[in-house]
Amino acid sequence: MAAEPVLRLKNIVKKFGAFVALHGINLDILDGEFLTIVGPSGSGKTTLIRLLVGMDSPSEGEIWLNESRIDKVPANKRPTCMVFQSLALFPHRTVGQNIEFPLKIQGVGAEERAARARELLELLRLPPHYHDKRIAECSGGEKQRVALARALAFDPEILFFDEPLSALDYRLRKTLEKELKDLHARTGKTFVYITHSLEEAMVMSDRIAIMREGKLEQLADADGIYTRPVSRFVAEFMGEVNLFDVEGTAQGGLHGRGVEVHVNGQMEDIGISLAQGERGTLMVRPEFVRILESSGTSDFIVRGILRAEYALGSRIQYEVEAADGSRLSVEKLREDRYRGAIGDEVVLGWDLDSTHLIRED
Ligand SMILES: Nc1ncnc2c1ncn2[C@@H]1O[C@H](COP(=O)(O)OP(=O)(O)OP(=O)(O)O)[C@@H](O)[C@H]1O
Repeated sequence: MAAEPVLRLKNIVKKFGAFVALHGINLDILDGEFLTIVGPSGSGKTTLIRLLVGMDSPSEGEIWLNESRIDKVPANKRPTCMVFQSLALFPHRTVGQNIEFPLKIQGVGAEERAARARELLELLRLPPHYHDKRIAECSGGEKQRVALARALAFDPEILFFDEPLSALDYRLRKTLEKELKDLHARTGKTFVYITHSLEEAMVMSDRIAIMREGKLEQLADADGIYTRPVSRFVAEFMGEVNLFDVEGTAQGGLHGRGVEVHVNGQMEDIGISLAQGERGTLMVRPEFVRILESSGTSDFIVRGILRAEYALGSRIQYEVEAADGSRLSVEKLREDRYRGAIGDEVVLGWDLDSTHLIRED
């Protein structure tokens, strides 16, 4: 059965004086999902999440939590909880005291608080003796886990995260991304997470909402956003990509400068066709592009010169200059690396089913 919406945003507008930071956001957040809101700096992520947790109120529109309208309800009266980048833990108190704090203010007795703290330590995979360790003696990753345990102690209906991992080093961030995803699965709670990082979003989320200039540009699962972006903006935001301006031909095919199209007919079946004269953008991700023998064939072909090679660890990225001067990016696994040299004339090819057509107004 499809999950029900738990939080509904209806036409949310936020203005700061004459400046419109959010332009009518409509969004249903589903019960139990891990939803990540991503977007470049200034796109409105923080503004949006502040409205969701009650730190600010919208200029127009409504926010509904289940059957109650909450956009005028202050943060401390909402059954939701925010986990910030800046943790806000009490550094001179113990881990246990920090986790139990929300329970204490709710008037929960000492014994029950201690039992709950033990459960939460276990849930966050922290050893039981950490209960008596002072926050100041914990590592960055441990503090992050304590902050999560404390947020869960509130037993909130929804947990909001504002870039909680951005201050941590790369390896710890990678570990905590997986832990958060796992924690989400084990608690079954609704997680709403904001980040700049596309990678973080891809690893953890059930759905990703992409923000651009105060609007919601696309909402889909990671695969949908990556392989079927609705705009050049989303395509480029979600990593390396090759884009070509194309136009529909009279024969029902496509024409674009520098790209040879060797398919017709079937393009319509998978939505890659334009009316005569209609313009679009053809997209292919670098990992789907092959470097062909000069006689090789493919649905789409671009000829160019290999200009650069970059080692990315398990993969190698190649930069190819096409005849019209544009640059293409190709990625290969290390074991499939191209054996030629910089300066080689190369033929690039890819198939119809790795191609996506972006139609923008
Ligand atoms: N209190 C405020 N007064 C005036 N303008 C504001 C205020 N808060 C945010 N803005 C503006 O609203 C826009 C969105 O800001 P917001 O902080 O939501 O972006 P963001 O996507 O969270 O960016 P970042 O990733 O850098 O945190 C920006 O142009 C910002 O300058």
